[in-house]
Amino acid sequence: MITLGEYIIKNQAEYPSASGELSSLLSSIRRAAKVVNREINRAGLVTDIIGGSAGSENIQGEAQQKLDVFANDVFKAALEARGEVCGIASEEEDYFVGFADERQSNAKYIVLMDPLDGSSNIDVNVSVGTIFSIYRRVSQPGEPVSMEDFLQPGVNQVAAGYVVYGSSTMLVYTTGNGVHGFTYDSTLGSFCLSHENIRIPEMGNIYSINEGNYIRFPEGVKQYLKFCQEKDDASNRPYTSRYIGSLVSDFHRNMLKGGIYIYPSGTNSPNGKLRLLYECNPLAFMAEQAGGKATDGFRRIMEIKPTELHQRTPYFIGSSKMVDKACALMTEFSAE
Ligand SMILES: O=P(O)(O)OC[C@H]1O[C@](O)(COP(=O)(O)O)[C@@H](O)[C@@H]1O
Ligand SMILES: [Mg+2]
Ligand SMILES: [Mg+2]
Repeated sequence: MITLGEYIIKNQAEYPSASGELSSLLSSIRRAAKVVNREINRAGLVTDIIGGSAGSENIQGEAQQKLDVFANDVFKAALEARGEVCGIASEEEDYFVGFADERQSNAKYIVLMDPLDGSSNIDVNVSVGTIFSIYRRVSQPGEPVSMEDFLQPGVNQVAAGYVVYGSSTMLVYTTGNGVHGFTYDSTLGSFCLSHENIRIPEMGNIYSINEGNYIRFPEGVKQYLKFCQEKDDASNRPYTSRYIGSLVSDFHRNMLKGGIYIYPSGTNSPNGKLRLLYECNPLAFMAEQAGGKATDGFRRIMEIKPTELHQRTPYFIGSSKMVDKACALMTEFSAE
């Protein structure tokens, strides 16, 4: 059994020019994930850090859960502690945070994160996650971190990943060399390699979408749902509907089994709900590394040039042939 720490070091050896900073950064995330995992396993109890609302709102006007704030603090502290990261941006921080200490200000990486994904599921014992995205800074070491460092297109990512806190806890990541999953073994206190080189099946029979918003969906999405629900034995339809309401968990299942997750625009939300920089780009990088696709219905997500830290985008991600079909219908019915 190889642990995540060992795997990171083994892979670093394959890059003689590697400085070890990215490996050390991934180790910081691994450690923070263990701390957050411990508290999530106690979700349902009410303490200072878990159980219910934190009584505050983030810049997007969403009520923050105590665990949103706790996870944000734990990951931020872990990333600031070591010296590879010069700044972070987070769903729970209004603005980006530049680390001022001299060691950090010379560091070469920035991290964007969704510390706790699926917040509405925390207190009802349904799986939730953490999502992270890593870039090299564009400002010079020693210079103050700027918005430019964070508003990079997804194609510039050097690594991305998520932690899913479910029936088991897994950390899944890519550094552009395939997607690898590690399951947390609490008896060892380590993440152990369980899913090396994950590949998304080109075709699946699962679709994930909140059909409660149906009347506000674009016509292309309505047509795709009709396609998913029509009977056709030859193409294994009707598909099955599965929606957990935690993006990480819905994506993880679809990545392993094949499927498509859609959070479209709506008549009341022209850009949908999900955030480009710390939800959509990191999972898009992983989907593509695993042979899948991610678009906004028309464009490749990772080619979108960001303009705002918390900007939203419609989202279609998963099995390549399913995303192609959905996007074909979006184009066909977009003129309607
Ligand atoms: O309740 P809705 O509108 O279906 O939205 C669910 C989606 O919103 C999210 O909860 C947004 O993420 P956060 O919980 O990090 O804000 C996704 O995880 C999930 O897929
Ligand atoms: Mg989220
Ligand atoms: Mg969140």
